[in-house]
Amino acid sequence: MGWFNSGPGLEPTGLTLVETPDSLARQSLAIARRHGSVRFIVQDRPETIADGIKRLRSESKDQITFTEHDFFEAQPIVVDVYLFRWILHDWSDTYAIKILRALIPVLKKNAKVILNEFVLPPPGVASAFTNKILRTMDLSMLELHNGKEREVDDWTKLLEFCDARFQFDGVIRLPESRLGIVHTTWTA
Ligand SMILES: C[S@@+](CC[C@H](N)C(=O)[O-])C[C@H]1O[C@@H](n2cnc3c(N)ncnc32)[C@H](O)[C@@H]1O
Repeated sequence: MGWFNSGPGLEPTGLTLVETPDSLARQSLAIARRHGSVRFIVQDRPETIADGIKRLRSESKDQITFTEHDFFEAQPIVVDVYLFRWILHDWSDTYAIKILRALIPVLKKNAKVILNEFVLPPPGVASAFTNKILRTMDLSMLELHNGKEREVDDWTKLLEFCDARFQFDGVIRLPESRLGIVHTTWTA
């Protein structure tokens, strides 16, 4: 796991860390352990999926499956909730919008789209320490990917521009987590 995605406040919040060396499916594993009835399909690029399949322990195989999918292509799977953790900050608005729009053909009314990402506080609100971490990440995303971290307003505008049928339900941040949870409902 790299310095980007490890450290205090970046664990699956409130849950015991699962000892997968890679962060792929860590969130799914953590939620799966709490909620036995939830089923997960983890999508990623072929090499990451191959690695995930290799690492997944047998006791989790009923709840979690892996499948290759390019998120710029039309989403083929209909589910109740789509969770993007730390995906859109790698991408500029143009590409983030393409990723979200690729879901639209399969979204059922009231489907949830959850974005687990940094949510930049307005300048001067967070502590100097937190601000430094968040702004450094923002600059790093710009340098590395032409991506960016977003403020609440950026998230609402992105969703609005993407498609008016995405209803912005708000952002929460659990006290132990550095990441925010942007809640969205597909209203059509
Ligand atoms: C910043 S990592 C986030 C990984 C994980 N969700 C987490 O929270 O740690 C971005 C992920 O996007 C995947 N990815 C990049 N381009 C992709 C594409 N076109 N289709 C599907 N996944 C892609 C990468 O392989 C990587 O696993």
